[in-house]
Order: sequence, then structure tokens, then C-alpha cells
Amino acid sequence: MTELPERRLMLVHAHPDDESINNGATMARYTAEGAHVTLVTCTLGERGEVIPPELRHLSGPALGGHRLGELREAMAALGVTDFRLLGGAGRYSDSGMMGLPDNDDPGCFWQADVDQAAGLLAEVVLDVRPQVLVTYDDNGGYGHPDHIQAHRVATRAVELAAGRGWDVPKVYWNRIPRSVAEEAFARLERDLHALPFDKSASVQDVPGVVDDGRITTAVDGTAYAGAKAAAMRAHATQITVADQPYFVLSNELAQPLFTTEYYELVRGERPAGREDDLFAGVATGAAS
Ligand SMILES: CC(=O)N[C@H]1[C@@H](O[C@@H]2[C@H](O)[C@H](O)[C@@H](O)[C@H](O)[C@H]2O)O[C@H](CO)[C@@H](O)[C@@H]1O
Ligand SMILES: [Zn+2]
Repeated sequence: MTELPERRLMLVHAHPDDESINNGATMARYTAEGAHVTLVTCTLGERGEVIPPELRHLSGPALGGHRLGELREAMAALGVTDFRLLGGAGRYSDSGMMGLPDNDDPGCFWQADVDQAAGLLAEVVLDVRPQVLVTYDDNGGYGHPDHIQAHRVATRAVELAAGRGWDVPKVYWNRIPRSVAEEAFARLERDLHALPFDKSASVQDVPGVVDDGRITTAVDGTAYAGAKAAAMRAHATQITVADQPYFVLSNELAQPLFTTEYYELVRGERPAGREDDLFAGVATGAAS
């Protein structure tokens, strides 16, 4: 077995694109600093909408394979080489937005047996032995069934791995401090006229916004802003990125592109003040 670097970060996401939107700068920074970054994506996003008219023919079952290609391109932009589909490509399909009949598809992630899926993820945890794992909060950030399920499966996988030889020292949820979101949207209102977008989202539309007091960690990824934007652009069916740090999803509502990425520590000793490093306070060391 090859020896892994001393610092190992694992991220668990629902669809191809979530990793770049939420953690692109973090992934690029830690990869550049020599940490091992492992991404596990739970579905291929087969039920996504397609933004560019010239790609609209990809809507439907073929979209999953195309989005896997987008994911590969995004990982190349971030320098991440270890990215995996939970249970293998196509094991769990995209469940669609909450409340749609798609949620009842027996093969979709929302219908997955959580313990079974967590067992598959625990195998990856035991393989990588991360000191840090990042996922969504219990509402999946914004209530999408695949995001909620990713939270549940990741949380259960950490429990299973702890009983099988690897206790993940730190688990974080993706967050954005309310004051930062409000300031960014105020700036967006001033900049909107110069953007290729007509409408702006609002703070309430952004996943994971919480009061500043819940934020434990801010990772400054400013130096990796270009890599994050390139990774988001790689997901061209889902995201349109402006020349300035703003983007839209298929709902065409502009929102800020953050290059300082924020987290809430939910497993591990909560720091007295705000951390600037996900690995703060953990013993690191090679794993083999
Ligand atoms: C960022 C994210 O989680 N995207 C999901 C989401 O896509 C949204 C959905 O199509 C919604 O109807 C649109 O208004 C919104 O703009 C989209 O971002 O859900 C998709 C279907 O489950 C999923 O494929 C996509 O990755
Ligand atoms: Zn998603």
C-alpha cells in the first residue's frame, strides 16, 4: 500500500459541482500545500438542468456521464487526483429537488439504505484515514434530498469507521457567516449592472448561512481564486461564472463566489477562537 501524506482531508458531496462551489479554494490550497485531498461524490447529478443551449441535448440519462467528465476537469483545475463516486459510478442516482416524484426512484440516493451507503463510505475512510472530514449540515445546506442524505451517510460512516479502527479527529460542516454573506450581497447589488446576469439571489437562497458565532474556521483561499473559478467553470452544464467573483446556477440568480471558505467544527474540540486551518490541533502523520 502506498504511504499517504501526513495531512489527509476528505470531503463528501452530493453532486458534481458542489465540491467546487463549497470548497474549491480549500481543496486547491491544501493540495498545493502537499496534503492528500479525497473527494467522495454520492451521485452523478443525472437530474440536473442544463444551462448552455448548445448542451441542452445532454439533459436526461446521458447527463450523468457528461457531469463525470466535468468533475474530472474540475479536479484537474484544483490539482485533486483522488476523487471517487460512492459505491462506484451510477450506484446511487440523483434524487431531484425535494418533493418531486423523482425522490421515489428506488435507485436514487434519497432511497438508499443509509447504513449500507455509510458502510461503503466507511471503507474509503479506513483506506484514507483522514484527520479532517467535511460535509453538509443536517439540512444539507438547503434541503436538497441528496445533500441531506450525504450528511446522514457521512455522519454514520464516521461512526462506523471509529468502530473499525479509524476515529476521524475533526468533522466540519460547510458554512457561510451571515455578516460575510450580507456584505457580499450588498456588493453584488452595486456590481449587478456590470455583470452578465439580470437578477440577484438573496442571502436566504445561499446554503449554510449561519450567525457568525457558529463559525469556527475560515480558510483563506484567496491565492486559489483562479483555480476555484476554473473548477466551477468546468461544471458548465450547472454553473456560469462571471469575470468578477459572481456566478449563477440554472435559476439565473447571481450569487457571490467566495474564496475564503468557512466551516463549523462539529466533531473534535471546539477552538477558543477562530481557526484558519482545518488541521489545527490534530496530530498528523503518514498513514500506510
Ligand atoms: C448546487 C446543487 O446542488 N445543484 C443540484 C440541484 O440543481 C438545482 C435544481 O436544478 C433547481 O431546480 C434549479 O433551480 C437550481 O438552479 C439548480 O442548481 O438539483 C439538481 C437535481 O437534483 C442536481 O443535479 C444539481 O446538482
Ligand atoms: Zn448538489
